[in-house]
Amino acid sequence: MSSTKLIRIVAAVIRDEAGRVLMVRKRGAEVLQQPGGKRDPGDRDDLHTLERELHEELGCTMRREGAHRLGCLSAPAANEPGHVVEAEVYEVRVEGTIEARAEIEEIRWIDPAATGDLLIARLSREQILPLLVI
Ligand SMILES: Nc1nc2c([nH]c(=O)n2[C@@H]2O[C@H](COP(=O)(O)OP(=O)(O)OP(=O)(O)O)[C@@H](O)[C@H]2O)c(=O)[nH]1
Repeated sequence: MSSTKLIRIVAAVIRDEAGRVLMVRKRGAEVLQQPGGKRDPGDRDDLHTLERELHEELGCTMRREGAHRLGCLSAPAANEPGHVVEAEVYEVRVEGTIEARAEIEEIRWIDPAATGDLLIARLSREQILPLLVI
């Protein structure tokens, strides 16, 4: 029996006109990751989870129309040693001002093709960002 614990989340890829990707850093964490989070029992579906999380974390409104599922991706979890994160990942568009809220300490737009020595969670660095590089 495996002792690995699974964290299931829904995560968002939000891009600007230049193709840069919005990353967040949570309070107390060193690495950048995608906005999003765990499902709540009251969520109607995964897009509802994302809509709720994006509003909580960034103060913006997610548009359901045009949401594009990138897949179910997993990697060792960023902030919980011994855990694996499994994410349903959607590229979505948002409206309104984006600002760091709740447990988000920093937001940053990054070029997925030029991450340099940025500290980025493995799910994003190894699974999500490579999908966005042409
Ligand atoms: N949201 C998010 N979580 C990630 C990513 N990559 C990654 O390893 N994780 C891991 O998954 C965990 C998800 O927890 P979370 O704190 O974002 O979710 P949440 O807001 O619903 O949590 P809470 O209600 O327990 O506070 C993170 O602590 C982190 O260890 C990512 O790209 N986005």
